[in-house]
Amino acid sequence: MDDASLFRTAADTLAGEGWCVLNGLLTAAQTRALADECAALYAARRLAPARVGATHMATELRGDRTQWFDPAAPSGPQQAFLTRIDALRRALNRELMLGLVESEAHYAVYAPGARYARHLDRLRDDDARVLSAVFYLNEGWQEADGGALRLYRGDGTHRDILPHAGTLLLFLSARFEHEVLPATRDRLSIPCWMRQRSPDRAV
Ligand SMILES: O=C(O)CCC(=O)C(=O)O
Ligand SMILES: [Fe+2]
Repeated sequence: MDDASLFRTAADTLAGEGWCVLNGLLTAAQTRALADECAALYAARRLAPARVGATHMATELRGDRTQWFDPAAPSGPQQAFLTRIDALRRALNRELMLGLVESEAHYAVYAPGARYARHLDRLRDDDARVLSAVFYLNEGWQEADGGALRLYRGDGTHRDILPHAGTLLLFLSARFEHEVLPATRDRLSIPCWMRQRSPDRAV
């Protein structure tokens, strides 16, 4: 599918459902380069325990380790990711008038057994995050490995999305509570947020 149709399909599904899964944002080689870099940083202990709120560390609630992408100095694999996310952001702005001005992204690794309890991605007192986008990096993931992202829908049902390499999950940050279920193997991903201009922040 060419980019225009890929992005239009995503926009249509987002407009209707508020969430969608998009495959084909990056090539398999680009995805593998991100997975290799994330795994190498993790092995070198360069990822730090994630925090909930500004200072509070809460491994019970959230057991991943993360490293933010530096927009001023992205690595080659990160640059490829950010270029494609930016193309998607612009397309969604055109199709849905979302007014998304920037993206922020980090690597995340959940070791076996780690989870992220049910939550909303909107930070308290900050409505800048409009769209959550999670890109997954795990080759050969099986259902028995666990680690699904459980997305809670307004009607009381939920959907489980497995973290297969190359899958991008998109959902409206303010609308969908979600959680990361524990896995039996390391689970690598790039959570990313597309932001609107926020009155409280200089963008
Ligand atoms: O890795 C995932 O599937 C989602 C992570 C998440 O919910 C978050 O970082 O806010
Ligand atoms: Fe989240």
